[in-house]
Order: sequence, then structure tokens, then C-alpha cells
Amino acid sequence: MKTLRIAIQTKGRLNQDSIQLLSDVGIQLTQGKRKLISKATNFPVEVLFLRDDDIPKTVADGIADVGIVGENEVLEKREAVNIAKRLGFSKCRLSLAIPKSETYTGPIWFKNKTIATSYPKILERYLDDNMVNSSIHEISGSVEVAPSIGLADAIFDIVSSGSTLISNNLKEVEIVTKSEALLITNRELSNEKLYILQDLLFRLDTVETAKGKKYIMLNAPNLRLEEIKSLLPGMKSPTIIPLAKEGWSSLHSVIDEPQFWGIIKELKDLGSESILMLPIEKMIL
Ligand SMILES: Nc1ncnc2c1ncn2[C@@H]1O[C@H](COP(=O)(O)OP(=O)(O)OP(=O)(O)O)[C@@H](O)[C@H]1O
Ligand SMILES: O=P(O)(O)OC[C@H]1O[C@H](OP(=O)(O)OP(=O)(O)O)[C@H](O)[C@@H]1O
Ligand SMILES: [Mg+2]
Repeated sequence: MKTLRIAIQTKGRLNQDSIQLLSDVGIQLTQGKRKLISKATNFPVEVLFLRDDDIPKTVADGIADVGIVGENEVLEKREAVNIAKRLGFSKCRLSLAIPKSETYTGPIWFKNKTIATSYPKILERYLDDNMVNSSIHEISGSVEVAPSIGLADAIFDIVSSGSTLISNNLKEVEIVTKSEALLITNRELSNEKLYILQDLLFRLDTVETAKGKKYIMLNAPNLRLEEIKSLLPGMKSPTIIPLAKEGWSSLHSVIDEPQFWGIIKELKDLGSESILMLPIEKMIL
């Protein structure tokens, strides 16, 4: 049986969420923290642990079939890979930032300035698009300290909460692109591997569909059932089961959690009792 090889980050910001994602779709990995490859015990996949910078090329070259990596790395490396799914975690942006004391005048501010970054290609494209001539100083980490130690006038790096910028006396002046974790794939997967990939994507969809949805159960007086039903339409329609107590029914339905908080008072006012809200792990429409 063929296996699909998935490259994920060894350690760092994407590691835990990537492992959690595989676990959510029922893939159990053989343990062994120091191992570079881990086989799944119950699904035809194996996981290859890499530095995130190496994931796009490893997938493009077919050493791995699939990878979980930040969009920022995919945009920077410009390797020929397909994006199979946007995964919605590790959301951040790639921004230009300048010292807080400077007055920002638009992209022209960067003319003849030096910008420190770990993402020279993305930055170069932005500067070209804006017809600004700047000097790019490539460094692999601690980018935000560059202006204060005289290495650069500005920086181009990942921003999320913005606290790293604040603590380095910088201000964000341009958001160049946004990023989130992506599931990328090799462009020439065999039919057998594509089949496993389809199964993986199907499983990911079941988790995604269930996200934010809750299973709701309550006891309702039959006299108010129609009104309560209209508040809880569910996927197709709610399930209604008569209770042993005459004149009462149990109603089960599915609801978006924020919507639940909006109707809870009405449900109570209509006489609903013993309202339970339960998590839903997977959902297939
Ligand atoms: N503050 C943040 N908030 C959200 N996502 C982030 C943040 N910082 C980084 N990321 C995302 O997580 C990815 C991995 O970040 P991390 O800091 O672990 O990378 P790294 O230090 O380059 O790791 P490696 O050792 O694997 O090369 C980034 O490429 C980006 O997509
Ligand atoms: O806007 P913020 O929420 O402060 O996040 C931005 C910071 O997060 C990342 O670094 P990380 O914390 O992963 O450390 P690193 O320097 O080891 O990559 C990134 O390189 C920024 O420095
Ligand atoms: Mg890296």
C-alpha cells in the first residue's frame, strides 16, 4: 500500500497545530520525538519533520507529497506547488514597519532606505510594484532589532499582535500580504496518492464543517413546540421525541454557538427546560 508523505514543521509555531490537525482527522502517529519520520498506525500516511523554510521545496521536489506550511514561506520560496486547502491557523501578516518617531509619507518613505527582512523576494516584488528603490538587508531572525542597532532603517516581517513591534519602538505602516497555514501538494501525485489525499481532505472538511456548531437538546412543552421548533431549524429539521411525561417532548437540533446565545432567553420564555449544549467533533452534510 502506498503512503502519502506529509511534511510538517519539527518545532515552532506550526508544529502543535499541524499535529493537532492530523489527530483531529483520526491520524495517530507512532511516537518518537527525535525521529525525523513518523508513520501513522491507522492511515496510509507518514510524517516528515522539517524546518518550515524547507517544506515548499521538499514538496515541489516530491520528497514529500504534501506539506503544512505558512503562506509566507510559500510566497517567498516561489516553488511550484499546489494549494489544496487553507487551514485557518497561524494567521499573521507581513508588514513594513519603521521607527515610531518617523513621519510616514507612503511607500516613497522607503526610497533609498535599507530594509531588514527574512522575506527578500516578497519585499522586492512589493517595492517593484510601488516603483521604490530601496536596499534589502536579508537576515534570518531578530529582524525587529535591526533599526535600533543601526543595521537598517526599517523592517519587513511577520506581525500578529504587534507587541514585538511595540517593544522595539517600531510602527506598522504597510500590510504587504496576509498569511495563514496552507496544505500544499506536489503537482504530480500518482493516482494512489491522490486517492489518499482526497480522503484526507474529506476528513478535514468534516472537522471544518463541525467547527462552531453545537448539538442542542432540550425538553419542551408540546403546546409551545411549533414556536420552539422555528427557533431551532437544525440541519434539515429538529428531531422530536415524546417524553414519558405527558404533554412534553425532547427536541434535538444543531446550532451555531453565537446564535445559541441570541435565542436562549426566548427558549426559556417559551417554557424550554433542561437545555443542554454539546460539542460536535465531525459533521458530514
Ligand atoms: N506571531 C505569529 N503569529 C501567527 N503566526 C505566526 C507568527 N509568527 C510566525 N507565524 C507563522 O508560523 C510560521 C512558523 O513560525 P516560526 O517562528 O516557528 O518559524 P521559524 O523560526 O522560521 O521556524 P523553523 O525553525 O522551522 O525555521 C511562520 O512562517 C508564519 O507562517
Ligand atoms: O506581532 P507579534 O504577536 O509580536 O508576533 C510577531 C513575531 O512573531 C514571530 O516571531 P516568534 O515569536 O515566532 O519568534 P522567532 O523570532 O523565534 O521567530 C515573528 O517573527 C515576529 O517577530
Ligand atoms: Mg523557518
